[in-house]
Amino acid sequence: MSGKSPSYPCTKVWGLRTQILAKESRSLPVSYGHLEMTLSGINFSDTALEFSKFVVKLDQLVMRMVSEVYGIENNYETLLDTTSYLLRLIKYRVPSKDETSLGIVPHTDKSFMSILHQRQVQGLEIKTKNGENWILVDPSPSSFIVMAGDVCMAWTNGRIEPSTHRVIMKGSEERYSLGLFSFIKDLKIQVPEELVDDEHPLQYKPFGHYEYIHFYYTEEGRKSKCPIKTYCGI
Ligand SMILES: O=C(O)CCC(=O)C(=O)O
Ligand SMILES: [Fe+2]
Repeated sequence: MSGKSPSYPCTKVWGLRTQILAKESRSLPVSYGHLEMTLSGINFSDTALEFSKFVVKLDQLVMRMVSEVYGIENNYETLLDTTSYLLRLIKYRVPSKDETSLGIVPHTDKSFMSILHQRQVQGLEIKTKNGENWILVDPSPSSFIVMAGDVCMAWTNGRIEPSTHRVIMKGSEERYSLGLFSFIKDLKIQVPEELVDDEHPLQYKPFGHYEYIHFYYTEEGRKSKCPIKTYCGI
């Protein structure tokens, strides 16, 4: 998958899908099925796959810690059986003088979880919880940004909120970033019963992740301030 997005004129995106094999993932920390693409004839897969494997381990480590804190490890293991990952490589070119410096509009991710990596060129900004300021992320070769997507918020009954973020291209250097996004396939995601009580009434109906993404691309989904709430909120 490769191409330019009309909404983000100065970006070019490549995607690489990797698949966790459900049965093996029980005995191995991470396992993969086949890769689905080559990049413009170049076999891009080895390095990208090695990178993905590493980041998938990080994703699962973080999610196991999070689910342990909430006492929902078994529920997470069930989701893991049907998790697939998308590695996205994004190139942001330097905008020309008559273009805006916006690289990606403010958004929350439609994934379950996202892990972002950028070595040295700034641009990613994260909105503060009060919604009044943007924090500029200082990139480093040894750090990763782990962010919840909309689907994680629904799964945790609103406990873990996705952060609104954007990319602004300043300066004269082009920027490459890598994002690994997790998606839950072929399973209705339900709030674990451990996360529902009198103080925390059920906020989301069971829903399918891919159906949610489909909804997001409808007119109603695009117009909604919080599409996940519009789609399956109670
Ligand atoms: O390039 C970045 O740092 C952020 C990318 C991003 O937010 C996305 O792909 O959803
Ligand atoms: Fe994002």
